Amino acid sequence: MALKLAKPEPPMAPPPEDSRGRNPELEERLRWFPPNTHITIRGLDKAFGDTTIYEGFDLNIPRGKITSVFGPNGCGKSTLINMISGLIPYDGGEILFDGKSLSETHISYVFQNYREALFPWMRAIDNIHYPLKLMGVPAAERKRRVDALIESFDVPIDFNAYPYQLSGGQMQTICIMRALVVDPEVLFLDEPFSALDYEMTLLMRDRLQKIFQERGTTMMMVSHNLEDAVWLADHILLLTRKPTRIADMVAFEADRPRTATTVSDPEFVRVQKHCLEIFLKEASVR
Ligand SMILES: Nc1ncnc2c1ncn2[C@@H]1O[C@H](COP(=O)(O)OP(=O)(O)OP(=O)(O)O)[C@@H](O)[C@H]1O
Repeated sequence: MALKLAKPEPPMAPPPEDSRGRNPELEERLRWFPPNTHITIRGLDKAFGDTTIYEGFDLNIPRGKITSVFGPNGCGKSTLINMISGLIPYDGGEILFDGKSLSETHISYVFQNYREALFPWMRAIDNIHYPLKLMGVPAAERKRRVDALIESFDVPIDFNAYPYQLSGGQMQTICIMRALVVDPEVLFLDEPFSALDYEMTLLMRDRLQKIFQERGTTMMMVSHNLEDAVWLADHILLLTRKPTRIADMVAFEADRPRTATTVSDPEFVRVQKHCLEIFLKEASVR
């Protein structure tokens, strides 16, 4: 399909919302993608049985940025990243990575359920080596890459331990390292911190940011926690209730590295408040 790069002139003063609650101006803006777009989603349809989750859904995911996905319970956050990453099929529409298909793109995924994601019979270090082995990377190069990643992460973990000997946070760290060792073009993360305590969450957020700053990997992260969603993100994708549309795409442009105290910066507080207001319009709680 020929993709259009230029954004057309916006229509003359469109109404902010039509009678179906849609926002044509926002939809028009999102339909055309700027030059730094990495993933383009056009006309995506997805239903489970009689329940429509996505219908004609369009989205641009920017390159070399972290996009957090936030929205009401059950709106389709995981479904969205699972469709983009090819874990589940979609009914209609198109998803392209730089104009290429998923099979031509190098992606990685961090699952929420880290306990089932690691091979229990392999030591932590062998779990990290595993995808490189699958790719046929020679042993010396594998060691170089894994050692570099371990040095960069700088976490107090016994990499010779088996998964059952590690804490939940340590296991999730191994999952994230295993996803990163292949140096993916795009990293998907489905609630990567949901089972971690606050201290471990701060550590993992920081390490992900460090790797992001070193490599500029495009990341798309589903989060249930607005603080995490904003703290890590360059953009927060806010979704509506089903059938799911984009409620807003909010930029958070604070300098990196962000620190534990970033959450009290006025800009962080402003963006988080704005996201919360939009979320509350869609959520069943007020
Ligand atoms: N395999 C499936 N079969 C039937 N319905 C499904 C399936 N997977 C998801 N759903 C439904 O689709 C909707 C979206 O699910 P999804 O898990 O993507 O939402 P979510 O926003 O990630 O949810 P949560 O906030 O609970 O994590 C939900 O109503 C869910 O029950």
